[in-house]
Amino acid sequence: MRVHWHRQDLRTADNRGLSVAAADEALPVFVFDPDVLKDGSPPRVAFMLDALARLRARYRDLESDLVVAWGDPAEAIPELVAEYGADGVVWNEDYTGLSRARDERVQEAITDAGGDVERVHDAVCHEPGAITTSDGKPYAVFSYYGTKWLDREKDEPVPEPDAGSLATVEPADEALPSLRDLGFAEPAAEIPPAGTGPARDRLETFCAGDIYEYAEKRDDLADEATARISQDLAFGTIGIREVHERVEATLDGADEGQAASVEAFRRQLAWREFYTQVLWANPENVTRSHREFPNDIDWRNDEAEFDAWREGRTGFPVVDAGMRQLREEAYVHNRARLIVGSFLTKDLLCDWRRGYEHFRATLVDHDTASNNGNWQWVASTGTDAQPYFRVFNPMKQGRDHDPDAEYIRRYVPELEGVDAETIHSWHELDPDERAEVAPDYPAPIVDHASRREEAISTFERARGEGE
Ligand SMILES: Cc1cc2nc3c(=O)[nH]c(=O)nc-3n(C[C@H](O)[C@H](O)[C@H](O)COP(=O)(O)OP(=O)(O)OC[C@H]3O[C@@H](n4cnc5c(N)ncnc54)[C@H](O)[C@@H]3O)c2cc1C
Repeated sequence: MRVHWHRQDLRTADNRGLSVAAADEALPVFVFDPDVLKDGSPPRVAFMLDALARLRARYRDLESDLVVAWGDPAEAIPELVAEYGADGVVWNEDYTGLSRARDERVQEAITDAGGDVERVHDAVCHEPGAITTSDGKPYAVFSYYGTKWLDREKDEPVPEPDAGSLATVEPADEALPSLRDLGFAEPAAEIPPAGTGPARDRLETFCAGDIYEYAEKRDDLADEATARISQDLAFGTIGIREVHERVEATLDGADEGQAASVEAFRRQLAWREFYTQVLWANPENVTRSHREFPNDIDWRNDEAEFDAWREGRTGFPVVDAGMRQLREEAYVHNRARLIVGSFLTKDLLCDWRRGYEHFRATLVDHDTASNNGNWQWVASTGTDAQPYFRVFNPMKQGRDHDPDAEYIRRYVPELEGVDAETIHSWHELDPDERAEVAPDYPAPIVDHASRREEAISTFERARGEGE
């Protein structure tokens, strides 16, 4: 018998580590680790508890159980190995620096106690280090990585183990903990249902329609035309091989335009894996700007401005809509993430780490590599980042991606009933006009044109230009 230690792979189907353990009879285990929980947040812990409940129910259907332990896994896992007389432990790799350091400790504790450890690649189609430059280095630029990722053959999903290959365990009497037991408040946002069933439903809905128009609609803020599976991939409630196989199947009978859309979607899956390998190769990026400038970036970090951004009251309608979507749904449309990220790091010159931390604390789909990679992209500090002199114009972004202001009105009720043209010209109205059309909505807190100039000159100073 071998323990399968579930971490960010809360599913039974298409789970490579679990399949490996099941070849010798798998004992499924989850550990509530205080060190991981201290970095948790209500939306993510709520989603995780729901996923664990469904995972446990699935194991019980299969006449086994999800065994739950508490504490430092370097102690808890060897104890379970001894208690159940297991030969060893299998787990799926996590790629962040902190996880890797923890895993080394756990592995040492298990092998010291005489057990064996097998670590398996599962969370991505192509593990970090598998797609490299011709001299074997990890890619720092997406375009070549993306082309290779798209071209390379993908493994098929692995089947769910059958009941006979899982350890027979009497269902535990103890219920899973509640959010409150773990010290978390109820999330303010509505959290989507977790587990493989809901993840498959979301994927299925997307693959039955929107995927064929993904290329045209993915940047349209009002259209909810994207897959909405980021939390499922972050917690591993669905396997990436299963997702990819389903996506490829949509090519059957697709016309040229539809096939191009499917390819555009596959490219986004490649971005996820690109950022996974960027962080794996540069674990210090989690707190450090990837790009080294000769001088520090002179961030403004104004508290009042940061609060206005966080609370969605900057007076830039599309920025406020994005930040309020985050508050209501623990999720933000990708285009809005780019807009609010650029606004924070360029217009407000707030350190990208503050944005990253706020997203980490509020998103249900927080994934260290994607959150970090994307923040460093918008802040022009990342590997393959937006050039520092290209500063998003939030008014133009609103006009281009929400022309009817439908998305804005959905999340900013103070602007309900205000026509799109007025909303997109909000920065140009005089105070009397603003007071008349939407008295409760604030005036813009900054002048975009001058803040844009300031951001560019701040980055030029950091780059040592004009000294
Ligand atoms: C500042 C910022 C922070 C972000 N933080 C996160 C995060 O913490 N977790 C996260 O999963 N995504 C993050 N993203 C990427 C992206 O916004 C979300 O993955 C996407 O909005 C999720 O919605 P979806 O599942 O409908 O995406 P779809 O458009 O349907 O894409 C499908 C999947 O592809 C992957 N993907 C899509 N875009 C990206 C991207 N730019 N980078 C990496 N992977 C991508 C995701 O796994 C996504 O679920 C961030 C983007 C920005 C600009």
